[in-house]
Amino acid sequence: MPELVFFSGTMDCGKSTLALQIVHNRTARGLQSVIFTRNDRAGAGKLSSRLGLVTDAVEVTDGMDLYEYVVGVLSRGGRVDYVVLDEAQFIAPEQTDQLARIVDDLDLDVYAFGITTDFRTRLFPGSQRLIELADRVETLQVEALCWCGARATHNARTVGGVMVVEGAQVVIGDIDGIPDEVGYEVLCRRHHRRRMTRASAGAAALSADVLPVPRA
Ligand SMILES: Nc1ncnc2c1ncn2[C@@H]1O[C@H](COP(=O)(O)OP(=O)(O)O)[C@@H](O)[C@H]1O
Ligand SMILES: Cc1cn([C@H]2C[C@H](O)[C@@H](COP(=O)(O)O)O2)c(=O)[nH]c1=O
Repeated sequence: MPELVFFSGTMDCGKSTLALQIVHNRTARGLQSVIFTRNDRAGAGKLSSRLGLVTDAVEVTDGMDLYEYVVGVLSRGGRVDYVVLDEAQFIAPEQTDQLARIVDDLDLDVYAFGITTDFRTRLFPGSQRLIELADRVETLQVEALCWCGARATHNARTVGGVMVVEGAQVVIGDIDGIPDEVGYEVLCRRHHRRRMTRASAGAAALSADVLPVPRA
């Protein structure tokens, strides 16, 4: 049975790499795909991984009907064996419904890759709809780690190295970003709640009064 699968994880856990590996393995067996993406850091119409691999993709735009797009390819005589979507958090909920329709009405597997929550720990609308509709939600095996060594479960946004909890939901950026600009860091929940990034934890360790030690 064809499936809608949502591969999710924090930033930098290898989602795009896995997407490219799935495409590579299936291409080697003669299978053809439609690859969608939206707002990849490498630019419009690209699916890129931090390991340096990149492939061309169809950029999803506002209002685009993903089901109609695939039907269009097929009706022009094109072949589509499965569908891949990266940066799935950025598509609209109704576009997620269109992915489910691709599975159910066109009998194609759809593999979607994305982060579930934003820098405020709130679900992206597209990811929420994927969790609601997917046949399977898979958490990636390669865990990104917080600076403390615990499994990273949340994405923090930094501006000038300082963690922020207000701002637009969508700001394209990378981990280990340029100082003074918007960047991201993956953290465990404990340190996300305490707003402790690697930089601020280092500063706290240097402070004389980190713990409220009672005076004798
Ligand atoms: N220099 C490197 N050597 C080995 N692995 C790397 C290197 N740089 C990045 N990676 C791997 O790539 C992962 C990020 O891959 P990517 O597909 O870009 O992540 P995502 O799409 O989840 O943000 C890292 O978690 C790490 O496992
Ligand atoms: C947490 C968070 C992330 N983003 C952006 C930043 C990146 O451009 C992508 C995630 O890409 P990755 O391949 O998973 O590393 O999402 C955002 O816009 N808003 C956020 O809150």
